[in-house]
Amino acid sequence: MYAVNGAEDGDSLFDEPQIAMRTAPPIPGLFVPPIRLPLELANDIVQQCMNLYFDGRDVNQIMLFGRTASEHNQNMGGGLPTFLITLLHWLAEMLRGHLPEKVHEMLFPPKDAPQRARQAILNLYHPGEGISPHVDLLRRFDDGIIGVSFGKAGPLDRNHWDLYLEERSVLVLSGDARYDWTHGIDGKQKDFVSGGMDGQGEPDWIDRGTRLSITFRWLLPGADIVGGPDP
Ligand SMILES: O=C(O)CCC(=O)C(=O)O
Ligand SMILES: [Fe+2]
Repeated sequence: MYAVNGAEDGDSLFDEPQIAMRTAPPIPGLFVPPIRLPLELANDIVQQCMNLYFDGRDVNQIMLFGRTASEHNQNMGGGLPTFLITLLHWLAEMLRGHLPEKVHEMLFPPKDAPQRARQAILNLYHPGEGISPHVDLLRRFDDGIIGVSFGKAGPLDRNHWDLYLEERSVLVLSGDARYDWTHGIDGKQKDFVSGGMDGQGEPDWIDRGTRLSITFRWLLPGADIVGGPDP
């Protein structure tokens, strides 16, 4: 996945492939905590998404909506399918301690917070597919975005940072990372990724597989009408 902050996004002088990092670049408000969805939970979510929305259909994006109050209520994300509510609860729990309290609270509001509309987008990418650099719609979505990667990942690259999105990893965009940087995924068949899980050692080429991502966003008031004009 990648992010560009105003600067020219030119090719390298020497035509060397950009190396995607395995750790988050120093962009304020971008968090890529060292947590991974448990394999069983991830497999279950992927299977349900494929069965319910993608298999046998020529579709690569699904939007779902839920009403969300607090992680402390049973109905967090009410209206979303159960497996996404389970995922939200897991995220609320696991992200605590990896995010500043304020950011965690923005994503998972306290008990007495007013209800809000939460959108989940499921994106399916086949090898070679990506998403052009963009800022998530300013008039539709509020601050605080969570992305979960299922399957081998494309790099997120920004000013130009390249971040390799590991399988079952979680990413949070807030503040500068949400508003001042674009992000995207190059449509490639394989990624050149810094070596080893710790990023030490020689970089390696890693083939893309099919990747599902699930992103959660807050809809701004009045933005729950899909198909309206974009900003
Ligand atoms: O698939 C992803 O991880 C990112 C998708 C994205 O940037 C978007 O839907 O706005
Ligand atoms: Fe996006």
